Amino acid sequence: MECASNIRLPVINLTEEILRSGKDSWTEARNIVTRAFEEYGCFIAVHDKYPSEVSDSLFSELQDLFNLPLEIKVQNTSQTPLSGYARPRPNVNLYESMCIEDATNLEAVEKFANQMWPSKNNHFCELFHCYANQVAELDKMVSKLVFESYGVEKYHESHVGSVTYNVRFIRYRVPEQNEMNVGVAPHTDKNFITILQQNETDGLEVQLKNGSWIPIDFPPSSVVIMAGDVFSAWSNGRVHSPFHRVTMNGKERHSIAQFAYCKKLVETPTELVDDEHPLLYKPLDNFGYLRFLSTDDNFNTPNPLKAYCGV
Ligand SMILES: O=C(O)CCC(=O)C(=O)O
Ligand SMILES: [Fe+2]
Repeated sequence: MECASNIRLPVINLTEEILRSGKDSWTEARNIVTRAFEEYGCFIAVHDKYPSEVSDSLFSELQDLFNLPLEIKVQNTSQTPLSGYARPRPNVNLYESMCIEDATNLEAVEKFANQMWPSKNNHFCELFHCYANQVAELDKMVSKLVFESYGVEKYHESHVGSVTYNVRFIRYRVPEQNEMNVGVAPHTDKNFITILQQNETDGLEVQLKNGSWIPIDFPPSSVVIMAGDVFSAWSNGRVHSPFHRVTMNGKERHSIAQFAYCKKLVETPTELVDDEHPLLYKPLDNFGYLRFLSTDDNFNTPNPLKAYCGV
């Protein structure tokens, strides 16, 4: 379907300065963030978790990372589905990615970096460990805003304790003349919240509830914050987990996606269930859901979340 050009995603200011400027500004952020998740499943966030020069350094490191020989990159392996090195393959031949699991943990970042650069790369370790932790802070703040907005903040601490962050680095090469411009095909994310950062190249698009697609144009100084299927299930279907895709427009694109996954069983708070909102999903195991999706049949089923844990 064509892009609906006149609608743009909300841009929300989540800087400390705004959020700390008074109770009203926090309450307002709570409302607009929750409304954006319900209507679009995502929004663009302006933040001050790291200065914009950090983005330049991140993407310059990624250039070096992706330029490493294939035999080095394939050493990024994992037992977890959707983790580890993903090489270009039929239908996703512009896409290449690598992943650090548990990236807020310095040892995990060092393990990854030591595989890529056996002669050590301290700058990479410091930069990405710090980045992952700053983005984690943003993620926790955003989930807190939503938990409070739904009046279920008493579950937030336990949620935060359950989250683990995977950081995925992605490179999309420019399509050749005879190739399709699909960077990533339409999909929903299979986690709680995803926070995305890109170099100066747009290409991400999101599907609105009416079926039309809109581009998400955002500078490296802001991020896209997106709900995944697990967040939607937790909220008893209030939060929308949007289909999104990447369409290439002639320039190499790099992005960094930080996925918040839940280690503990995710249960819909009883406060979010009533006669008007009957329970939609049984308690769900996020990594169990990933394993469920690792067969083609389950992955391609029209509503995998419902198939996995629908009531
Ligand atoms: O590269 C992007 O902007 C989006 C990547 C994405 O949707 C994903 O990795 O799930
Ligand atoms: Fe995605």
